[in-house]
Amino acid sequence: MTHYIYLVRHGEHQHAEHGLEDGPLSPRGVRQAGLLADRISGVPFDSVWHSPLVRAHETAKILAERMPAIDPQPNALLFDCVPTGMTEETPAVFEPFFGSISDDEIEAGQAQMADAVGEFLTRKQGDVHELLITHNFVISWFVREVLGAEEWRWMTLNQAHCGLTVLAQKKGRPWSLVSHNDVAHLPFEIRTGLPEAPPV
Ligand SMILES: O=C(O)[C@H](O)COP(=O)(O)O
Repeated sequence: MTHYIYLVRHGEHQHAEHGLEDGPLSPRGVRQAGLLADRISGVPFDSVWHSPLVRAHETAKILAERMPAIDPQPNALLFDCVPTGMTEETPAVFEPFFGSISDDEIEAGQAQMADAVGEFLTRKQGDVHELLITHNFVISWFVREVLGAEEWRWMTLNQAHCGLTVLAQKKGRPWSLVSHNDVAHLPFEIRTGLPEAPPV
């Protein structure tokens, strides 16, 4: 009996490169979502949740068009957020990132991530397959949480658009990281969203 959580970052959205915060998917984002659907269409999902933001909602709709058995629902715990602020342990190299982020945003992000972990990283009975369509930092936080890494470690993790990260918990065992940012379903030219292209 295993509880699986599939974490997916939304597809690339239009004008992402111009710094626009939200919006519909780009043609490349639509393609990423379609290929992701092909990749995961054999999984018997019990529930599918998505961030209410447009880019995540559109990704969910594309998945649902190709996977009629799923019925994605919005969940505010999956909104984009900043999970922590600068702490004494955070390496100084990350300090500039926090320059434009208010204390209120950080407080809200901390509360949201605490609630999200409480909601989703809780053992459910039987074999469970849950799909969460969300944002880069949210996925980073879940992975950090499962690995028990220091709080600031979420900042060292990134996921590509429509990359697939899988967590699992077998009954009586701790959560484990099955795979991280798997992009095997995406041709090289549509692997977007990472700060820099991986060396291989
Ligand atoms: O990584 C980021 O800049 C933020 O978490 C936004 O992530 P998103 O592009 O996945 O929405």
